[in-house]
Amino acid sequence: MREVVELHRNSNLGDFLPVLQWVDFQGVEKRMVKLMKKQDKFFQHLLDEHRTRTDSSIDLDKLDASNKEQKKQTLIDLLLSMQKTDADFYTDKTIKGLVLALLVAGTESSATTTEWALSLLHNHPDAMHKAWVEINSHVGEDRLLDESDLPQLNYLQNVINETFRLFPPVPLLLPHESSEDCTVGGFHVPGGTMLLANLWTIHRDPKLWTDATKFMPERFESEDGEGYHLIPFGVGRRACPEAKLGRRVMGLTLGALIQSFELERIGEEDIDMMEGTGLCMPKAEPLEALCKPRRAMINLLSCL
Ligand code: HEM
Repeated sequence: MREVVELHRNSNLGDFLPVLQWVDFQGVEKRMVKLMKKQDKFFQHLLDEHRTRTDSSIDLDKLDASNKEQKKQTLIDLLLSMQKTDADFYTDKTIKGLVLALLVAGTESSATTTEWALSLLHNHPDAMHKAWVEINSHVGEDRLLDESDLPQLNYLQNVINETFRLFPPVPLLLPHESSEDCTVGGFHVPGGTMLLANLWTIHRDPKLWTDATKFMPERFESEDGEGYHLIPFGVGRRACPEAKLGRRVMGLTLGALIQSFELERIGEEDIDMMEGTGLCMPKAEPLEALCKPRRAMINLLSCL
């Protein structure tokens, strides 16, 4: 993932000046091909490992519920079992492609947003405290929060929404293309045009948001408020298919970190909130902070 992110950090000038593609001016294509081969080897190994582990003599469909639970099926297990009945469709190539898409789209987006959220909270200690008080009163200190707690943790959800608003991990969405002539916002768009939606600007538009650049999780408290304009996962047919998973991962990770650790800035200075370049909009400077287990959580954390 680090190499994938690294490769996306710089623009490929050949995308803008096609003449440069003849000579692969920056060597981007060569590096992509090399990385693709490395990834393919890794995913093939993963598939083969699952194949051996699953053991062809065990038909997953015939296992009863408790055995299935014990066997802990992964997505790859499931796709490999479908390969047995529809080998033409569920080829190794297709399965590797699916796993790659989920890894690339699903890990960096949530990890980056968690880092932005923590940075915002470090610069707003009152909000950090409010989120901890909420978790503490709903979950307590005898157990780690889990998925079933998330619907009760409204303030935590508001913090996550406000982070998505100010620092959407996919700020231009993915490139879309008009399949035929159409009109968007009063502009004529010929068929075949690449359309990039500037989500970052929409999320900071003063016409849509009060104090648009200010961190105010409270703005999401009222259901009929400004929240309507929040679209970190895109909209329509090609919107993120795993928005719910993304939100759950964010809630669990951020919530568990706030619940378990006292988090503080290293010095008096605010955390630098400059955006850098990369696959999902990263921080220009990675977050560095002090992190101390909360006294009441030490026993629980040491049992993990
Ligand atoms: C913080 C969490 C996440 C955010 C903010 C996010 C955001 C997005 C956005 C903005 C798009 C493009 C939508 C468009 O262009 O209209 C997208 C596409 C996609 N996302 Fe996510 N995503 C997140 C997590 C995930 C996770 C966890 C997965 C899967 C495990 C995932 C899988 C995908 C896939 C496969 C696409 C491409 C869909 C398509 O082209 O039809 N995302 N995501």
